[in-house]
Amino acid sequence: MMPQPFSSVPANSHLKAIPGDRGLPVIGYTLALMKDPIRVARQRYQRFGPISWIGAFGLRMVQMVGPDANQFVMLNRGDLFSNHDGWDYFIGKFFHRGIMLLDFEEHKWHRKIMQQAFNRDVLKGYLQRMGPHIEAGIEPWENSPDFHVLNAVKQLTLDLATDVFMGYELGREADSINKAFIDTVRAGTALVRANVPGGRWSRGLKGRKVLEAFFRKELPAKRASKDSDLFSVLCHATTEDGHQFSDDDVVNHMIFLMMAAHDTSTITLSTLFYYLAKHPEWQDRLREESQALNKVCIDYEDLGSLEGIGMAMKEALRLCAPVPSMPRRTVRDVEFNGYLIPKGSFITISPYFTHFMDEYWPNPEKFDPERFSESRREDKVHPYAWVPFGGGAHKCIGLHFAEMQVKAILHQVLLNYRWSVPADYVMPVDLTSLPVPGDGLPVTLERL
Ligand code: HEM
Repeated sequence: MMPQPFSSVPANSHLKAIPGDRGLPVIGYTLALMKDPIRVARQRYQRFGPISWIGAFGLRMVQMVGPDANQFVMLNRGDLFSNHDGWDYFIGKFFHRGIMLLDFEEHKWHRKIMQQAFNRDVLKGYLQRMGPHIEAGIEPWENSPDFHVLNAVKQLTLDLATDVFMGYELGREADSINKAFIDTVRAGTALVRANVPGGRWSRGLKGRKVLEAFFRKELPAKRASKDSDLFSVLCHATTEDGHQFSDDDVVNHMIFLMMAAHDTSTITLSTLFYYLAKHPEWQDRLREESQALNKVCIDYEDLGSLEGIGMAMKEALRLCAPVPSMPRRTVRDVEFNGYLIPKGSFITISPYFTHFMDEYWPNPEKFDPERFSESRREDKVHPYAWVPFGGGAHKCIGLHFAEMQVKAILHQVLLNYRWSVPADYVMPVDLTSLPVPGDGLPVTLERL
């Protein structure tokens, strides 16, 4: 396709127009991006450099690539980029008023309250609750030549989230809530973005209704309680000047948080299962480390001792960033690298692609947790080269929670099971929404 300028540039400007092209009529590069975003991004990076535009998902999107772009957009000095106007297009109908979709002062206000649910002492309490649940959750896993990791882990993280976040088990409602979460998450990248019955978009809208009804039903009891779960904390959190979240705020934040916590941890664990199956020497090494702790449920103080799991987790997050790219929209004209990004432009940055850039990562395709060891610290090459949790004002509020949960689960799984895949197996990654194993990741599971 012939490159075209993204916009006109005033004659007296020193800036250039962003190069790029729309791709196929109507769908642009949507299918190619969903199939292999790395390939598309690499081709465009080689052709156009760190900033270009592309037609996809019904939009003309400016793709900003690499650590410098990540830093510029995530730090967002001068409030140039709106999170709301970026994310709203994809997930606003399903996750509206979630904290990630708020901007600037309002976002800061909500984040300050929400932070109370993620401080060190509260996290310690969450971890204590998790241990026995993990034990009970993985106990029924059977020896099997065809154990599907994705489903098992998804169920486990959802069960944990409902306990830690809401203070009880879902019981009979578990299936409908789980389905509602999946439908809302998948709806964001629907090709047909209209309420066509049976379509992905309409299933997402239905899912949102199910979740709203569920949280609203539980809200009065939580307002009345003084429990320590996240739902209660959000109900009672009060700022110095006496402001509290409204009922709507609590419902919106809960729906967003459950989604944010559930899918991202599931993806990270699935990636770890895959690479540890492909690299049994690492699986053995991590198992020995866990055995050396000599306890089933880890405590907060043990997190630092699980150094190998820590490095493997970082490497898994590099190789499969659970949030592969992040959208924003410019709130005024922006200058980047000598290019003009006009006000109102839709832009994306991509942790997924950044993590495979060979300018920053030696052998980027290789699973090599040692690259995060103190002696190598390859992530230090640039402060925004390793960005699975984002950065700046919207940096993941749950990153310590995620670390805790992944370590706590993997530790127990390592103590109880060994798993493997055939030597020639390559896990297909389904990037239709967030990246998940396309085949559910079948492994041979063996109880120790
Ligand atoms: C491995 C697991 C996780 C990954 C990779 C991850 C990734 C991210 C990323 C990239 C963002 C920034 C999005 C943006 O700037 O547009 C984000 C934001 C967020 N994450 Fe996570 N996340 C993970 C786990 C969690 C967990 C466990 C929770 C909750 C317990 C959580 C809650 C949030 C929230 C509330 C935000 C929005 C923060 C804000 O806008 O101020 N995340 N996450």
